[in-house]
Amino acid sequence: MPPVSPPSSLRSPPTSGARTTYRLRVSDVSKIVCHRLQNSTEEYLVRWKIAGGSTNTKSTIYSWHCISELSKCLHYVQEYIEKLPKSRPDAAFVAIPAAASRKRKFSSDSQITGSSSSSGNLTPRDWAHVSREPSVISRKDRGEKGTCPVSGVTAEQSNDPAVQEVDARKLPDQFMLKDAAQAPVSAAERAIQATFQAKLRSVKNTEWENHVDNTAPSLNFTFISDFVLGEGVYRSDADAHVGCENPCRPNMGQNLGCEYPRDCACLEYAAVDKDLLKEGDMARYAQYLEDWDTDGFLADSRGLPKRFPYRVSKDRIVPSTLMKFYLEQRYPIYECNLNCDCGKVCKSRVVQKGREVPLVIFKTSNGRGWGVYCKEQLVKGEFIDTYIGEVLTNEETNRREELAGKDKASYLYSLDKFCGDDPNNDLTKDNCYVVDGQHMGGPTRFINHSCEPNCQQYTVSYNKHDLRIYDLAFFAVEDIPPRTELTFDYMDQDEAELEDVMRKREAKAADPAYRDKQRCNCGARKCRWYLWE
Ligand SMILES: C[S@@+](CC[C@H](N)C(=O)[O-])C[C@H]1O[C@@H](n2cnc3c(N)ncnc32)[C@H](O)[C@@H]1O
Repeated sequence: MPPVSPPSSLRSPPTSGARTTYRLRVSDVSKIVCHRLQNSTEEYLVRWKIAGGSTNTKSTIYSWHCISELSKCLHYVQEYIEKLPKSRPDAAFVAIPAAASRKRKFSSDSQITGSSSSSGNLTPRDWAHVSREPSVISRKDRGEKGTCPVSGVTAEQSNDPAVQEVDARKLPDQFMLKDAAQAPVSAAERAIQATFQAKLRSVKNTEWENHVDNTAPSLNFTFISDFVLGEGVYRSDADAHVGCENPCRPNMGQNLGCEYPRDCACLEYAAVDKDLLKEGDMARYAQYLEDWDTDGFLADSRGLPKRFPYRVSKDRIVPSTLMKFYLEQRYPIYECNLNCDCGKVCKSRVVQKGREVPLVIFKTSNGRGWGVYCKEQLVKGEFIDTYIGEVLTNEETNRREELAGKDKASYLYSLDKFCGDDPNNDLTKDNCYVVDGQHMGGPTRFINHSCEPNCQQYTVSYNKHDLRIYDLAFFAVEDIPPRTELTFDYMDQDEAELEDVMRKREAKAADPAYRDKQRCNCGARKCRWYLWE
């Protein structure tokens, strides 16, 4: 094999000891297809991305890499490990220190271009020329002939005699799979855990722990602090929100701010407090009830007494809690906004101030993946956090759902609270926006379902004119002791009688339509057996 001199645009091969400075670029990696233990080092077989397509061809490039070289693409390693048989010899749990510190939606080719970079990133061509044992695929060490699966530029161009050409479509081969069955993945698991821990550092008041196995939550996930709007999704500017006008002023209502006055412009659709109606309100109230029949939550309640949403202690030592009416009726809550005159201390500003309670993302022990608990006691009606993620159009949501397949976990939450309420607006369950927390979100995207949940989601709006985007806020619906898993009902159903649930379960068991549906493992007495119906 004639030696090939690297083109001048490529860096010269590093001398020994320099390899850890090289890291593969995410954009160059297609997937990890195998792993092995080589000289006591875990190595992972990378399939390089093919320019212009993803089909694996005869001459796709592959190379072996140790974990430090893969530090930018650990999510590929994580995906690979997740698919390994759970009965592997090294799959036993080795205690990892706890980290410091309605459908499937919930309702409401071989020519790889690229040159060496100056940043320590390696391109496929670099690898072919660098051609160092053991990172370049080689079977020479095992004395097997013709099995070196580096292809494309490698076999002819590499000056490493260990490098030979094989048909890349047949990788990983049986020898590799045999080696992989025996090789540990612990170095990768440690690196994945450390990377997730580093990601979590940006999230206030949040930890994670795993006393079940050696996994970490997906690295293919970004923590965000507000909705990220997808293509075709629009939201009105905060500056344009209708604020309260007369008679609001800062520090009104016993120095606690807004009292949900009758005439406030921002409270046009707020819930009416029937108990406070006066004689002179009756004609107006009759009109409101008439409007309610057609407009639902968008019935105009201006001029009528309102139901204030939160109970706030004067000293604010006890947390604000949602009033019984809202807890039970699920009426939309209107919080004051940037343009309201009531000031920062207004007591109708709770959800907008964000989470205050400490959450822990933990691995469940009964196959429900990750869950969430709060380290502290939560009281009934206490705000926990909002559900955030990418806000998508229905078309994009459908596309993602089809791609995911029915067995995949769902992180979709429909913003459908106001569907059908506005006769001038054709907002329906088929065209409302959907929040997808799969790739971006906050800790609440790890909250699991229960048929007897201890939390519920409530609609919180700052802008009465925006029926499409509002906050999905979770509140405790009972007192929740510290370290108790937080759950909500993905189907958002009202509590049913046990006999009724049991009767329906029998019917579902006999119904072939339920055969493919995702089973619920919440363990509640009134479990409905399926996550989505
Ligand atoms: C929003 S995610 C919750 C977080 C998820 N456990 C994780 O590890 O990322 C929803 C997914 O969690 C799983 N899940 C949640 N609650 C469950 C339950 N009660 N029984 C079985 N699986 C559940 C299902 O895979 C579901 O699609």
